[in-house]
Amino acid sequence: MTDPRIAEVTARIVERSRPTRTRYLDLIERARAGGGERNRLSCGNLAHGFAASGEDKPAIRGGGAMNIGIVTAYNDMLSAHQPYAGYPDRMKLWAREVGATAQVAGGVPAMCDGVTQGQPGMELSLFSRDTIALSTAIGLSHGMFESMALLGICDKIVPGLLIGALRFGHLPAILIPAGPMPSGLANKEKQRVRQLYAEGKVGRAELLEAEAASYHGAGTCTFYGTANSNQMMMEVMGLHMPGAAFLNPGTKLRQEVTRAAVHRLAAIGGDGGDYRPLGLCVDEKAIVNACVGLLATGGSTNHAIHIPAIARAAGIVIDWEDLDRLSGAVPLIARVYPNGSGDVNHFQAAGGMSYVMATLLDAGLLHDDILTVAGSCLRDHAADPRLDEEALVYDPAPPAPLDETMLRPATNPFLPDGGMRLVQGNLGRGTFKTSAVDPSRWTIEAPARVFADQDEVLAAFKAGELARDVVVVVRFQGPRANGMPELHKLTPPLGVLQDKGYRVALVTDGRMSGASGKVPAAIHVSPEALGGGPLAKLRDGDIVRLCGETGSLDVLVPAEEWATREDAPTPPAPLGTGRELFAFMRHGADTAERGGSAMLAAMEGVA
Ligand SMILES: O=C(O)[C@H](O)[C@@H](O)[C@H](O)[C@H](O)COP(=O)(O)O
Ligand code: SF4
Repeated sequence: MTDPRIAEVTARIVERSRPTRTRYLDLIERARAGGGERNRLSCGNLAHGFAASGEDKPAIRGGGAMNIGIVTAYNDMLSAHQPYAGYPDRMKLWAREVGATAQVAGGVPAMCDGVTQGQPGMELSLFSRDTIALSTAIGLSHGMFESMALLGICDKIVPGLLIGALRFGHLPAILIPAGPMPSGLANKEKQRVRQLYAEGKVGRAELLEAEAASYHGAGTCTFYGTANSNQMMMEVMGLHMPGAAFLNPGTKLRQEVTRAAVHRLAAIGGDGGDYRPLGLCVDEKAIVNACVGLLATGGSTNHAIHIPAIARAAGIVIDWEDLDRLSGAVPLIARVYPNGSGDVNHFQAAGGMSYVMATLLDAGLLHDDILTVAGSCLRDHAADPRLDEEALVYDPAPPAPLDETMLRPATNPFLPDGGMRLVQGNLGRGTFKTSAVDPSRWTIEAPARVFADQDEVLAAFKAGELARDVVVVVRFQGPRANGMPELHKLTPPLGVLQDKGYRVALVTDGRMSGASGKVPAAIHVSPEALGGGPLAKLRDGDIVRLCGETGSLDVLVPAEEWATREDAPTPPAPLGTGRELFAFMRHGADTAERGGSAMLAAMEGVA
């Protein structure tokens, strides 16, 4: 039985989305008609498509076999995506095992936010999501496929792949992850060394040693950031083979789960006996499940931006009010770094996603009746894969968490409500990830110190100018200003100030990393400063009040004075590191609450 509060939000979304969802379902029905796109290709089109397909050529040419389109985000920059290097060749073998074929439809770019964190490249990060969606569409536009294998894990890549693939929602799809790297230096120890470095107490050599011990091999970084939040979301949306999220790369079990995904794609493909188009899998209930999973596990704040964008690609409209109402109904049941000490490997060992899904389903907090890629309902996905000799078998979810410091039942949570709050007031609307902040720090009222750039904050910190109770405001960081970068480099210095006993908070129209935590922050503040959002009127010394309890974000300046305030001058447009190429995306971007996307904004009214 679905919790009435969950059902109420779902009904609200269904009602609001009716016109756009209807148009979307018509689109995928039309694309499905006529037996799919490959039938519409000319002989010349087809010949180009199978010319280099080697031993698969007869099957592809004959048209009798399901052809799986692989969209891969492989590159060596992301430790999480490096394992994909050999996937396509193995997937072709596994497709043949079930009388199907597979071809790489196309590659998509993938940015490692860890490599670009604090660098100019981070200003391309949010827009790389839409670039990935566009690249996914380019690969799939060849029309040679009856299903889609989407290879991507990290921050903007899963959202981008899904947005692009949803525009081909008449095709079934399975997200195929590669898994987290084994645990290295504990994330809290990594953070401790960073703070020592920020205070000048250790040098670069010690810092690099700690970083290299933390990020030490192939696989996803082990903190619960946006990448691992993606994995959680794909599980609660039923878009993975069950339990695929957190199996380490390079293991026989990982291989067999991937092999099963390829076999499954042949079964649920356009010509299979069990047709499950992506556009029907991603419905309002699946989107609500993604929100619930995010809140229950204390996932990345970036999904307050990506889930609305993914939803829009399927004709579904959600807003931060929906997320806030769900947050009031969904307990926090997982504490994974930065919301706790353990990492995703420890989380997996404590019961992982099978336990999370089982306890949330038991509490009526997840919709069980969704179309998933592998089961008859979501509960069929609350299971753990295991090898029985060579065979892949599934065990039921554990009846209780195996480590209650990391994982709790929904009936005895860490916090009664979810880890993410909507904060709003005369400074706009923003996101506050309370799950990563000690409750004693959920309310702060202090003088503002206003910056237009995170490096200025670091310089002021080094000069000792922030050693007091302070609300650090970093503005002109919104999508239209500079692409809405993550300002995660501010976590160590603000953490140092907080550890010294000062009351500290960050307010920004920018983003933070999913790995950010500890310091109270109101992020994604909309409307952004560029173009006249209230942040543009703030001055040093203004008293700013942020409260996670009441969900408020205000400046305490008399209304009559506030009315006389001029906007601060707009910083120069970004230039260099290719940022000028993305000016069109900045100019057309809509609000963070709607996904921060010029691409989706331009679809408005058309799709
Ligand atoms: O949203 C996220 O999860 C982050 O973007 C993450 O992908 C990014 O790589 C962090 O910056 C890594 O953390 P460190 O920068 O602390 O290594
Ligand atoms: S989790 Fe972040 S830092 Fe790690 S590989 Fe993915 S994008 Fe890069």
